[in-house]
Amino acid sequence: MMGSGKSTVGKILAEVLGYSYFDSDSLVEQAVGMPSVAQIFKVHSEAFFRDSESSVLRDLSSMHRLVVATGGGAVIRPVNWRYMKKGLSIMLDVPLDALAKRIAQVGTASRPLLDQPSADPYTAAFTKLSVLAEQRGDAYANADVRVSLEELAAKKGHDDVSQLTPTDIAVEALQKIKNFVTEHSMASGPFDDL
Ligand SMILES: Nc1ncnc2c1ncn2[C@@H]1O[C@H](COP(=O)(O)OP(=O)(O)OP(=O)(O)O)[C@@H](O)[C@H]1O
Ligand SMILES: O=C(O)C1=C[C@@H](O)[C@@H](O)[C@H](O)C1
Ligand SMILES: [Mg+2]
Repeated sequence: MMGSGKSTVGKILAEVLGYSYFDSDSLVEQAVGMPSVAQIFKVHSEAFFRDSESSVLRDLSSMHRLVVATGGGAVIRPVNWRYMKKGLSIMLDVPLDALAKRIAQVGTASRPLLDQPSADPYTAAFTKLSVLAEQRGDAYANADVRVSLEELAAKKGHDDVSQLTPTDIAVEALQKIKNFVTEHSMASGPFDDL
């Protein structure tokens, strides 16, 4: 979901694994020749953005040894799962309350689906995120690995997900990826050393 930390955690995962890192939102901006996703939505449309996002994911899906931070809405097009399933997909499951707090803090300008003028950015973000979560719940559940911040906080003996650093989350993701690779008898590559 938007603001869940895909870009932040994805960069850490790539660094630890010695993989390349790509952010599909940035690649769409480059492909379209516009400086922001927000501008692409405004000048073209969401459908135009989604077409370009699919084309970027298709190109990435033939590459090896890379971590991709996708856009939060990539899950909604079934064809994107054909591309994402060429690799291993990870969902960062962050409570909506924490997402809305993060987004209210950094602002919504770069997230066009949330960018409605409001005197109360937290409540506006929470309301819109709730609708998206409801619409996309099944699609997010397609991910191979789910990293739940609530479960991770509980494992660490508390219930405050805001105490979890991107590194804590990356470490948990790596452990879960390693388990997935082992359970599915996949070639484990860099995970052998972790
Ligand atoms: N574990 C964390 N704790 C607190 N803040 C975080 C954490 N991870 C990321 N953030 C912050 O939350 C915001 C959103 O993170 P990020 O841009 O990585 O999310 P994203 O999933 O890539 O979002 P989008 O789908 O919109 O691209 C950023 O300001 C980032 O610094
Ligand atoms: O969740 C979404 O639909 C989006 C998430 C962002 O990463 C961008 O891809 C865009 O703002 C749409
Ligand atoms: Mg991102």
